[in-house]
Amino acid sequence: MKVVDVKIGKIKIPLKKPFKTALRTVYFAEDIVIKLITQSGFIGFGSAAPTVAITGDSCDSIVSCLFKNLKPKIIGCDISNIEKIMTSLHSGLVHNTSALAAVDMAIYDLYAQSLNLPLYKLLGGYRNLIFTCLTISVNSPEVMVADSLVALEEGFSDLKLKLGINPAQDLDRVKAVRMAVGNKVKISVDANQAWSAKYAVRMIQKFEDLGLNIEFVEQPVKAKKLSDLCYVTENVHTDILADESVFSAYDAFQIAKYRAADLINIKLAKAGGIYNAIKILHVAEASDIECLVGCMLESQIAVTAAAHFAASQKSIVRCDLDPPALLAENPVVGGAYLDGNTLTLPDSPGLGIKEILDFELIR
Ligand SMILES: C[C@H](N)C(=O)N[C@H](CCC(=O)O)C(=O)O
Ligand SMILES: [Mg+2]
Repeated sequence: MKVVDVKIGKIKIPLKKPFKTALRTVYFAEDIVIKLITQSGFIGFGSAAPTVAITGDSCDSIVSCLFKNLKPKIIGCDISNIEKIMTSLHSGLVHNTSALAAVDMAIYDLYAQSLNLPLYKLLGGYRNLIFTCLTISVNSPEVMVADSLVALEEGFSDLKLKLGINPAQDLDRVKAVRMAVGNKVKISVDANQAWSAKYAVRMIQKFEDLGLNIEFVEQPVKAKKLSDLCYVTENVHTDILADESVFSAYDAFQIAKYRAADLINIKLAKAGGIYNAIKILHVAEASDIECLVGCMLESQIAVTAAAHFAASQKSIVRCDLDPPALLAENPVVGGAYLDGNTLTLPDSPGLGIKEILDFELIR
């Protein structure tokens, strides 16, 4: 199976509510979408989210990388040789992980289609569904309580509270949500790098002293400050999850070497796709570090690819793949299907994506 054409386009999807983290506020999801077309008419889908605050990748940089660096390497390549394609894609290119992820998932889509298998079966096949938490945007305690109660009505039992804007309010936010949802609901928090190391330790110790029962605290301190992450992990009982600190297998190795975190959040957009996500997972497994599979605020294409990867692996038992619950519309036909907190993968070959509506072609 050979790739003969690459189409690059854009989709823009409205949200149910603005998505607010300590790093950014977003009013719609915008994705760069690619379609890899083979000589026999198969289509492999991929998408990249411009999350400048995390990956450094903007729409313009993703499009430029796709046209100038990746498209020339994909045209004519033989899909059956994944190792050769990935070696070629990753050589002579650093960063640009979002564009790489889009191409990587489209190639895996075609590879699984060529073998007539759903992707999760090709990658390991452990299960065909996964459970996701729901992210609650950072707002006043009152708004976060209201959003959390809606989430429970929708069938979620695991909430990730975004914190870190006006950190002085963070304790009240967590206390208010815990009071409102009761003790059976799982709560984790994500400060998206907003706290200093000492502030993080004080805050997490308060969570512990008050019995707020927090599953884990995600990326409390700056991504690059590994010593700060170590300080927090060493000085609290609650598990610490590294997100923005881990893009690569090498980053995972550093976390393991210094025991800088208890858990790692693997995102295809940070790793550059499934090929590298598998390597991160293996480093983590060898180091007894559990992984969660997360995502950016992005379309059903990337979420479906991440869900195939997560479902295929026995060791991945936590997921944050909630965009289907955050987007007001879904222009992606097929792919993972969300019901309550459960994402189920289709049994059709590849990613199981049929079509993208409102695909605005970029030339
Ligand atoms: C969308 C997902 N639930 C999430 O919260 N991801 C964020 C980053 C998302 C973004 O800014 O697009 C995270 O885990 O930090
Ligand atoms: Mg995070």
